[in-house]
Amino acid sequence: MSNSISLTRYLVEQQRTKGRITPELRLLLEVVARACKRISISVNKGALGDILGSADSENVQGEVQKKLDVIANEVLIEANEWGGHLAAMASEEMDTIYVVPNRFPQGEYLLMFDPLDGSSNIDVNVSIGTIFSVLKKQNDRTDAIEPVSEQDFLQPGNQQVAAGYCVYGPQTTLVLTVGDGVAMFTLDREQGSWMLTADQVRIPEDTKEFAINMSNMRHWDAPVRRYIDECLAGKEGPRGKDFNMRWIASMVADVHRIMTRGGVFMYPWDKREPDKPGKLRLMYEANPMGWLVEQAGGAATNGRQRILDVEPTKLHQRVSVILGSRNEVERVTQYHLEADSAASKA
Ligand SMILES: O=P(O)(O)OC[C@H]1O[C@](O)(COP(=O)(O)O)[C@@H](O)[C@@H]1O
Ligand SMILES: [Mg+2]
Ligand SMILES: [Mg+2]
Repeated sequence: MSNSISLTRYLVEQQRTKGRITPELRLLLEVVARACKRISISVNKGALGDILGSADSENVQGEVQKKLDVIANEVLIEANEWGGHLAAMASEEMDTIYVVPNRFPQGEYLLMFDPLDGSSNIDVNVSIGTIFSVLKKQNDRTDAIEPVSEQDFLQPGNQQVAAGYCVYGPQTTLVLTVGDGVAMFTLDREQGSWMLTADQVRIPEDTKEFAINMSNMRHWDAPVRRYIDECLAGKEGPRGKDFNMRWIASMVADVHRIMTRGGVFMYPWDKREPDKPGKLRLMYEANPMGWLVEQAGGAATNGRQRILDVEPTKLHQRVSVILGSRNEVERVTQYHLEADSAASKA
């Protein structure tokens, strides 16, 4: 793999040679990448910039916003509203959708993002990230002049036309799919460019590493407990091998590790908030990550169903997430299905 392929060249090839993306989508992705570069500059300033600590506000999910949550959201909105080719945007940090004002060029794409993932890690200098997903506004509505609405966003993840994340860690890495496998670009700060550093990324099918917040163990459902108990039993247990555990508390960083060396990541439903299907958000966390993982040969389910096939009903919908190395995800999913079938017979 050549070190001299920039993101621009990669996207031009996806457009012109492979015909995978439209020129508008190419430009949109360049704008998102530019916004990530700006966020990365803010992240790097740390205590030297006014970016640490709380913003003294709450988002629609009732979570306290950090200053960087708000800054990253503004950077993405500002860059993309004039970047064109968008009809509207939606974000973890905004109650409802942001329709691109008429004074800016209009387009047919819908952009969703978690501007800053892993907010609890900002102040402690641990890897954080940005996650994004792009959909196309469906044109089958009878009234073509009807303004874009939240309804337009409620498409399953299998309709995504691009998805990616940027991890702000020891290196700043942009990971992208347009449905042609997964490519990784590392930010070359001296050149100011994103350079292709891995293409056609593959997640190993098997793993000996799991990622879950173990402090929630007492709240889990039986199939998740069963899986983790078996991992913890190690060589002497039914799995016949020892497992390692990692939990960064930034989904972006945990998924990036899995993209790099395999593993399984879980944020399952738990009894703390029984009415919510999980902690993570479907539209701008689970769907983009689910597609990236699938494009790298892994799998992503909510324990019962492929994440990308979940029909959304709400913009900020939550979902239970199990993703990563294919064989492990299939095993956890199987444990859920077995438990459901035993319950239905009881
Ligand atoms: O603190 P917990 O419960 O372990 O949750 C960690 C999870 O929450 C998240 O931080 C949620 O993302 P936000 O920071 O965007 O709210 C995930 O990135 C991470 O996997
Ligand atoms: Mg997040
Ligand atoms: Mg966030």
